[in-house]
Amino acid sequence: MNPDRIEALAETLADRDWAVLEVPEALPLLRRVAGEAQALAVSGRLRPAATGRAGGRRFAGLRGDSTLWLDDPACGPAAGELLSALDGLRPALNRRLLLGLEAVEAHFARYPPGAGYARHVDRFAGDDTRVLSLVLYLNEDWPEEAGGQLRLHLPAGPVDIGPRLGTMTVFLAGEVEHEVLPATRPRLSVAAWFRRRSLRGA
Ligand SMILES: O=C(O)CCC(=O)C(=O)O
Ligand SMILES: [Fe+2]
Repeated sequence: MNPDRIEALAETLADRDWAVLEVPEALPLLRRVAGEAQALAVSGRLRPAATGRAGGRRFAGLRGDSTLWLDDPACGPAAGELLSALDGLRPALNRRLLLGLEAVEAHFARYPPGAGYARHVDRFAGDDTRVLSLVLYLNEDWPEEAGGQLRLHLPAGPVDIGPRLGTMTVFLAGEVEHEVLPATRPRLSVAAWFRRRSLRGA
């Protein structure tokens, strides 16, 4: 992402809890990442996602995606490059927004047709370390009627974001309720979370 873009992102987040931007400069990397994601999906490396961490509990029906962390050894070089690029955003975000972000984690997600993710926030009970959520979409040529929008539930009303390659959405993990609407075709993305050290003193 170029420096102007990072600056624009920080400026938007200084004003409000969410931002949507186009990142055309990242398209070559994102296309390689999309290729790797597709290969991982075909070879069955993505696993049905669980929500929450406590006790490994699963909430069947809340979400229908399958995921794989980008630092998994099965991932390719583009995944590693993307993870480094995301980590490279931390200093600028910390400088501009004083967020104290110490790490980033990211996973591939694939929603099969008909699957979504019910309304939620990205900070789980017992885990206060997720500060910023960032989603990058990996779907080339995504028509609006295919569905699959990310719906942000904002005080002023809902905002829908199509999961198109080159679109990036960032929001405050603990504040912004959101959901993934079902799509008529497979929907690929990378979801990332910038974390700070737990304030619970664990
Ligand atoms: O893919 C998206 O648009 C959002 C995914 C999401 O909300 C999550 O993984 O927590
Ligand atoms: Fe989420």
